[in-house]
Amino acid sequence: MRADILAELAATLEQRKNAAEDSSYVASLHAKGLNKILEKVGEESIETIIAAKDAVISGDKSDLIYETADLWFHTLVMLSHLDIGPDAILDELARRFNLSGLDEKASRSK
Ligand SMILES: N=c1c2ncn([C@@H]3O[C@H](COP(=O)(O)OP(=O)(O)OP(=O)(O)O)[C@@H](O)[C@H]3O)c2ncn1[C@@H]1O[C@H](COP(=O)(O)O)[C@@H](O)[C@H]1O
Repeated sequence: MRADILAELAATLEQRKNAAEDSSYVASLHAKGLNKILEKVGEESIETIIAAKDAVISGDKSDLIYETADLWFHTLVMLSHLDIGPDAILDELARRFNLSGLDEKASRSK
Protein backbone atom coordinates (compact mmCIF):
# COMPACT_ATOMS: atom_id res chain seq x y z
CA MET A 1 0.00 0.00 0.00
CA ARG A 2 2.69 2.56 1.00
CA ALA A 3 5.04 1.73 -1.91
CA ASP A 4 2.00 1.83 -4.21
CA ILE A 5 1.03 5.35 -3.16
CA LEU A 6 4.41 6.65 -4.32
CA ALA A 7 3.98 4.98 -7.73
CA GLU A 8 0.35 6.13 -8.02
CA LEU A 9 1.23 9.70 -7.03
CA ALA A 10 4.11 9.72 -9.53
CA ALA A 11 1.74 8.55 -12.28
CA THR A 12 -0.69 11.37 -11.39
CA LEU A 13 2.13 13.93 -11.46
CA GLU A 14 3.08 12.68 -14.95
CA GLN A 15 -0.53 12.98 -16.17
CA ARG A 16 -0.69 16.57 -14.90
CA LYS A 17 2.07 17.56 -17.36
CA ASN A 18 -0.51 17.38 -20.14
CA ALA A 19 -3.38 18.97 -18.16
CA ALA A 20 -4.60 22.55 -18.50
CA GLU A 21 -2.73 24.99 -16.24
CA ASP A 22 -5.87 26.07 -14.38
CA SER A 23 -7.14 22.51 -13.89
CA SER A 24 -4.91 21.51 -10.96
CA TYR A 25 -2.15 22.67 -8.61
CA VAL A 26 0.41 20.29 -10.14
CA ALA A 27 -0.52 21.28 -13.70
CA SER A 28 -0.01 24.94 -12.70
CA LEU A 29 3.44 24.15 -11.26
CA HIS A 30 4.51 22.28 -14.43
CA ALA A 31 3.22 25.18 -16.55
CA LYS A 32 5.09 27.79 -14.46
CA GLY A 33 8.29 25.81 -14.96
CA LEU A 34 11.34 24.57 -13.10
CA ASN A 35 12.20 27.84 -11.33
CA LYS A 36 8.74 28.01 -9.66
CA ILE A 37 9.00 24.34 -8.66
CA LEU A 38 12.47 24.91 -7.17
CA GLU A 39 11.13 27.94 -5.30
CA LYS A 40 8.47 25.67 -3.73
CA VAL A 41 11.11 23.04 -2.84
CA GLY A 42 13.14 25.79 -1.15
CA GLU A 43 10.11 27.12 0.78
CA GLU A 44 9.09 23.65 1.93
CA SER A 45 12.69 22.86 2.99
CA ILE A 46 12.73 25.94 5.24
CA GLU A 47 9.26 25.14 6.65
CA THR A 48 10.46 21.59 7.41
CA ILE A 49 13.55 22.87 9.24
CA ILE A 50 11.42 25.26 11.33
CA ALA A 51 8.93 22.46 12.11
CA ALA A 52 11.78 20.16 13.24
CA LYS A 53 13.07 22.85 15.62
CA ASP A 54 9.52 23.47 16.91
CA ALA A 55 8.99 19.72 17.43
CA VAL A 56 11.96 19.62 19.81
CA ILE A 57 10.57 22.55 21.81
CA SER A 58 6.91 21.47 21.88
CA GLY A 59 7.25 17.68 21.72
CA ASP A 60 4.52 17.73 19.05
CA LYS A 61 5.75 16.15 15.79
CA SER A 62 2.56 16.53 13.77
CA ASP A 63 3.62 19.75 11.98
CA LEU A 64 6.97 18.18 11.13
CA ILE A 65 5.23 15.19 9.53
CA TYR A 66 2.92 17.54 7.58
CA GLU A 67 5.76 19.76 6.34
CA THR A 68 7.94 16.77 5.41
CA ALA A 69 5.05 15.43 3.30
CA ASP A 70 4.89 18.85 1.56
CA LEU A 71 8.65 18.70 0.94
CA TRP A 72 8.59 15.12 -0.42
CA PHE A 73 5.62 16.02 -2.60
CA HIS A 74 7.35 19.04 -4.14
CA THR A 75 10.58 17.11 -4.74
CA LEU A 76 8.48 14.49 -6.59
CA VAL A 77 7.02 17.29 -8.75
CA MET A 78 10.58 18.53 -9.41
CA LEU A 79 11.75 15.04 -10.42
CA SER A 80 8.68 14.50 -12.60
CA HIS A 81 9.28 17.84 -14.33
CA LEU A 82 12.77 16.54 -15.22
CA ASP A 83 11.41 13.13 -16.34
CA ILE A 84 12.79 11.27 -13.33
CA GLY A 85 10.52 8.79 -11.50
CA PRO A 86 10.70 7.89 -7.79
CA ASP A 87 12.16 4.46 -8.68
CA ALA A 88 15.45 6.12 -9.64
CA ILE A 89 15.77 7.54 -6.11
CA LEU A 90 14.62 4.30 -4.45
CA ASP A 91 17.16 2.36 -6.55
CA GLU A 92 19.94 4.75 -5.46
CA LEU A 93 18.97 4.37 -1.78
CA ALA A 94 18.85 0.57 -2.22
CA ARG A 95 22.29 0.64 -3.88
CA ARG A 96 23.73 2.58 -0.92
CA PHE A 97 21.99 0.32 1.60
CA ASN A 98 23.37 -2.78 -0.09
CA LEU A 99 26.86 -1.24 -0.22
CA SER A 100 26.77 -0.42 3.50
CA GLY A 101 25.42 -3.93 4.16
CA LEU A 102 28.45 -5.38 2.39
CA ASP A 103 30.75 -3.10 4.44
CA GLU A 104 29.14 -4.36 7.66
CA LYS A 105 29.48 -7.99 6.58
CA ALA A 106 33.16 -7.41 5.66
CA SER A 107 33.97 -5.78 9.02
CA ARG A 108 32.11 -8.55 10.92
CA SER A 109 34.17 -11.26 9.20
CA LYS A 110 37.49 -9.62 10.21
N1 LIG B 1 0.15 15.53 -2.24
C1 LIG B 1 -0.24 16.60 -2.74
C2 LIG B 1 0.04 17.86 -2.14
N2 LIG B 1 0.73 18.19 -1.03
C3 LIG B 1 0.71 19.51 -0.95
N3 LIG B 1 0.02 20.05 -1.98
C4 LIG B 1 -0.25 21.47 -2.26
O1 LIG B 1 0.97 22.16 -2.15
C5 LIG B 1 0.70 23.48 -1.76
C6 LIG B 1 1.64 23.78 -0.60
O2 LIG B 1 2.13 25.03 -0.79
P1 LIG B 1 1.81 26.18 0.25
O3 LIG B 1 1.65 25.62 1.62
O4 LIG B 1 2.85 27.19 0.04
O5 LIG B 1 0.36 26.65 -0.26
P2 LIG B 1 -0.05 27.70 -1.35
O6 LIG B 1 -0.01 29.04 -0.71
O7 LIG B 1 -1.38 27.23 -1.90
O8 LIG B 1 1.05 27.62 -2.54
P3 LIG B 1 1.58 28.81 -3.45
O9 LIG B 1 0.36 29.54 -4.00
O10 LIG B 1 2.46 29.67 -2.59
O11 LIG B 1 2.37 28.12 -4.55
C7 LIG B 1 -0.77 23.58 -1.35
O12 LIG B 1 -1.52 24.20 -2.38
C8 LIG B 1 -1.17 22.11 -1.23
O13 LIG B 1 -2.52 21.88 -1.60
C9 LIG B 1 -0.41 19.05 -2.75
N4 LIG B 1 -1.13 19.04 -3.92
C10 LIG B 1 -1.39 17.83 -4.48
N5 LIG B 1 -0.96 16.63 -3.94
C11 LIG B 1 -1.23 15.35 -4.65
O14 LIG B 1 -1.12 15.57 -6.03
C12 LIG B 1 -2.27 15.05 -6.68
C13 LIG B 1 -2.60 15.93 -7.87
O15 LIG B 1 -2.93 17.22 -7.39
P4 LIG B 1 -3.69 18.26 -8.36
O16 LIG B 1 -2.81 18.47 -9.52
O17 LIG B 1 -3.88 19.49 -7.54
O18 LIG B 1 -4.99 17.62 -8.73
C14 LIG B 1 -3.39 15.06 -5.61
O19 LIG B 1 -4.32 14.06 -5.88
C15 LIG B 1 -2.60 14.77 -4.36
O20 LIG B 1 -2.48 13.36 -4.23
